[in-house]
Amino acid sequence: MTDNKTPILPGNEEAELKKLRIEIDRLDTEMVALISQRAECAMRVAAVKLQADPGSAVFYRPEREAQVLSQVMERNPGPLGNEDMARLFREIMSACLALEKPLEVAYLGPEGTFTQQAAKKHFGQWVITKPMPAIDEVFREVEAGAVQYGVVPIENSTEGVVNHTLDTFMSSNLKICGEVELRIHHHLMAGPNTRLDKITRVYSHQQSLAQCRKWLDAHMPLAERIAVSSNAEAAKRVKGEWSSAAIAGEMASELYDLEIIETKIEDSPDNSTRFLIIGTQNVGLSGGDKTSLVVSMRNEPGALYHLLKSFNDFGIDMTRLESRPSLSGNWTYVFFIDFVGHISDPTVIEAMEVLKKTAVDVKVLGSYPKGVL
Ligand SMILES: O=C(O)C(=O)C[C@]1(C(=O)O)C=C[C@@H](O)C=C1
Repeated sequence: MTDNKTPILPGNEEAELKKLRIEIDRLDTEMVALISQRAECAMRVAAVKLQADPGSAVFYRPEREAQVLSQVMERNPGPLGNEDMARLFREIMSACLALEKPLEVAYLGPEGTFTQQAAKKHFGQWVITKPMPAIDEVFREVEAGAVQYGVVPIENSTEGVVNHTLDTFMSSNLKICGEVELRIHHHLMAGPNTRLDKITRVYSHQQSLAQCRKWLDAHMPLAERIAVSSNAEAAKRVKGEWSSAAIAGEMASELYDLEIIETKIEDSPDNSTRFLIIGTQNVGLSGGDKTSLVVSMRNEPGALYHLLKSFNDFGIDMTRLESRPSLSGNWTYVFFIDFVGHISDPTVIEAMEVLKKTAVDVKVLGSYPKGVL
């Protein structure tokens, strides 16, 4: 082995590479054996779960996955970055879970959307993804038991909250089982041989067109901007139109065989979207959890003050407060609240008791691990 201070003479390069590759082969052999042992362990875990609950064993455990990924990041000595290392383990766990039981997940489609990308980021490449045409259909698919989980967008850093998702929670009994955040990078893509100066039309979702407005003004001021139902739909349309381009994510370019002409054309470099994982499961404590609630208050002075006070008095960190019309009419509102902690934490139990005395209704949407990746 050479340290990085020893210069390698040109003639020695071959010999040095050979030695290093022997070392890499040795390490790979060890890793293959270790990963196989890990997969066998996961199969034994599945047998234990099945024995305990033969009819309805739950194989996917979000709290355990969050712990595994957090530990990997804590123990990572480098030189690989924490997130890179965690992503490798994300895929190992995904393959292990597929051995236990293949997981099926519905998402807001069509194929190639950022929601599909979020599903793969959260569950890994082994998950089977099923596109649905609308947010409420993702909910329905999970409620009907056709898939175990669903993935829906909840908020974007520049566009704000996805009201449709919030509203659907009011009439659903599904639980939030997890969250995942995705950096949104928009790329300009077109069919092979399409030049930027020949493009007369740009298709994309209306939000993406808005998020790339400055770039489009500067580089393609004359191209017509056409809003369609999703970025993936935009990519699909462009396939047969030689003077058109689409703004979409990388997955869409791969799926529809388009070439990326310009990468990362979004105006705000921190543009990201948060997605929720919905299911029927109550998720256990991971140690780094969040809880989401919907609270209906009486329409009277001081209602919001009492709501906030119940959290403040117990030192609970509220991370989001959103008000929405209650859908029952009469100008009444409900509050969507996120806070740090798990519904089984003793302090949270006490705070909920106090809150229930002033609120008309408190509905727990779920406690779940904070997004690790
Ligand atoms: O610990 C478990 O319950 C497992 O099933 C093992 C394992 C893993 O590979 O680490 C796999 C799937 C679960 O979602 C969580 C963790």
